[in-house]
Amino acid sequence: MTTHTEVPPQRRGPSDDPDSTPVVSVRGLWKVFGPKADRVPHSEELRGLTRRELMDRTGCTAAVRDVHFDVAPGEVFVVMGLSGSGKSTLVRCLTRLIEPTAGEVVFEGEDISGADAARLRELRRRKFSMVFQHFGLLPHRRVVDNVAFGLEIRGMSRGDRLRRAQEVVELVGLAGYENAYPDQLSGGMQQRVGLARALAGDPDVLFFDEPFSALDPLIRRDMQSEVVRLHREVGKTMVFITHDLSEALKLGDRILIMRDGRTVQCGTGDALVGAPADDYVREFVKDVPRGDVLTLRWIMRPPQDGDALDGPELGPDVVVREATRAVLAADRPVKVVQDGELLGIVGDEEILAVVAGRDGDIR
Ligand SMILES: Nc1ncnc2c1ncn2[C@@H]1O[C@H](COP(=O)(O)OP(=O)(O)OP(=O)(O)O)[C@@H](O)[C@H]1O
Repeated sequence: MTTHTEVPPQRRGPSDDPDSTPVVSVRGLWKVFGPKADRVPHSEELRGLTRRELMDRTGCTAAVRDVHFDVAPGEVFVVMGLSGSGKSTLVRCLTRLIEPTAGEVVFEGEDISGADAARLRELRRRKFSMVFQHFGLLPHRRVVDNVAFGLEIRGMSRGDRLRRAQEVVELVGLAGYENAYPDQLSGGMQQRVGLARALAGDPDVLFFDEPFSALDPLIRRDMQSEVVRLHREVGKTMVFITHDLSEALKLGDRILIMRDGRTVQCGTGDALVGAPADDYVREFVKDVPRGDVLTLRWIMRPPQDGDALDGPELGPDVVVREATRAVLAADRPVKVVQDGELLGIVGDEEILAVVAGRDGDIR
């Protein structure tokens, strides 16, 4: 008899359609600050220097070095790195708030590297939204007018923009505060206004640059949950910058780890934890509770002769912590099944190895 164990609800993930056009596509992106910055990306010799060597030789800092990635529609893509690794510069290059030194940024199929000022203004008004650490609210305007501000700039009528602002104020949990002024709100609530303002114009992609860094830890956790909830509800594509690994793991469908301007690894949270690309990433993820992040996909094994194959079924994306009870309670191995196909099995051994921290790098 096959027992179906209920699979916990999954986050709304990126589009599964491999043919869908990425919302943002970055190719060979460089940003070099300093004299004659242009020559750095085009010189084999200079490209290979360390940050220190480059500074000594040329007086330049390469903040972003040859970065490539695609962000799929509906994906939450996190860029993570320590201070100075180049995250802010990278995200500012995506909207050309900072001019890249070399490489391509393609937005919904359009290479925006060559977009003129009018086109950029249009994109920033209608397609992109940014949420920064400093909320940048207008102190003499009420919450609802702050939220409606971008719509006003677009020329939307007063009635329409207040209606839309009211909708998003409610969406971010600020109903009742429409008429408050920013200084009457806590930091967390002000950041909710920032979120509402970013969502009001129904952008195609939201860019977050360390939006919660200045908030107290508890409020910060609340706001992270809020982003997860909003993403579930509105399914927007998001690019999120953070230096906090737990925030990255909580929010990101995929995470790009930066160090000294370069990509060290780009993958799902469970891939970073299960198969760190190098010692740097390994060190980063070593304190992550593995059972909270690793999925059954990472710990399953192929069935062998003699394994009973009539145990309960779970999906490959269920995290170990959520599967533990079902696996330990079953008297047969749990089958990891996707679309009717048996991918592998998981028994007490595999679960206990993770719980006891004996699993090491998995691949
Ligand atoms: N305008 C600038 N001129 C010269 N160097 C710069 C400039 N902006 C950034 N840098 C340098 O580029 C590197 C990357 O900076 P960036 O602010 O992008 O890093 P970050 O990862 O966002 O760090 P933080 O979290 O501290 O903001 C740093 O070495 C920084 O000193």
